[in-house]
Amino acid sequence: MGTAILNGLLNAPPEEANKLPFTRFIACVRSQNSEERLKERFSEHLDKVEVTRGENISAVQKSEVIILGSDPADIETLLSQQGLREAVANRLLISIAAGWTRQKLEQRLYGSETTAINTNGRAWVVRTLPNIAAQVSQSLTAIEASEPALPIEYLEITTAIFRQIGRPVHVDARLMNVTTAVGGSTPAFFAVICDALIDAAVAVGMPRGLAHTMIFQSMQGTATMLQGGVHPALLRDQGTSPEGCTIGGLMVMEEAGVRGHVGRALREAVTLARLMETTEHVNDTRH
Ligand SMILES: NC(=O)C1=CN([C@@H]2O[C@H](COP(=O)(O)OP(=O)(O)OC[C@H]3O[C@@H](n4cnc5c(N)ncnc54)[C@H](OP(=O)(O)O)[C@@H]3O)[C@@H](O)[C@H]2O)C=CC1
Repeated sequence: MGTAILNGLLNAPPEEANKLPFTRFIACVRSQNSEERLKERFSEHLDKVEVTRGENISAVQKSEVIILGSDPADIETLLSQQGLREAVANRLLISIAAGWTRQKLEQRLYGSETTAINTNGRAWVVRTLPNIAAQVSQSLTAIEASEPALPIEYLEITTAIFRQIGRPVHVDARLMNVTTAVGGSTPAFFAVICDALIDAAVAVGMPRGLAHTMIFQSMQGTATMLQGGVHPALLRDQGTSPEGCTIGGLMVMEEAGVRGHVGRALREAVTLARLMETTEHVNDTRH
């Protein structure tokens, strides 16, 4: 995810430049392997990009904006590093870590949440949730709106960063768990639906490569129409003719309760995202 964000920032169009006042980037990693991989990946930008290992504190000291992008399981150790709390003071700390609320991040750093009167000497922490499509600059990224609100210039910088890898949206803190599933889980859901359609196409004689081309283009075209404002029900109605094959297929979907089951899958993902705040092993069978 860090690589996708850095790549987006390095390739930002000139009209975004004034909203992204960065001249240098430091990519912090833990392993030699990642250090070598990133140096190779960004070899054309080494005048702007420094890749460091074991130097988190000095990297933060040299930075004005920090993106916290390690695995959620590593965040606790990372934030506990000696000197980090002091280094991030009065800086913008953007977290992309799933499952880490702003409150939890601040509790880990300072032992308490920020209130409107005690921001001085602390970092401005903002929680964000990109999704996997960041890899192709098509992320849906939720930027949490919580209290106390970020200073406007920090909100603009955060929004501009995520605009480089897709579409940022501002989401109330109470909807972040819902967003984890609605924005974060849905690419996997769409992938399963595509996979099923491809297998079915192969079963009735379509070569697999051609089935890929057709299903992916069909999905992309559908998304473009829906994003253009066509209501899903209207698109469906326009694609069906009396006694036709599409309405026949849709009848099978209704018989199988596809809508109800897809909806339930999304609601289950939201339930689990909510449970994760307090419970381990959320996918164990519940009674
Ligand atoms: N992948 C996704 O689709 C999404 C990811 N996210 C969130 O983004 C974050 C990153 O995910 P992802 O990019 O997939 O994970 P990766 O494991 O690919 O990247 C994590 C990076 O953090 C580095 N790192 C870990 N600990 C340290 C440390 N102590 N000091 C310096 N660097 C460290 C790792 O370095 P090294 O490689 O050397 O170990 C690695 O480069 C997670 O919190 C995840 O929840 C959110 C939404 C979607």
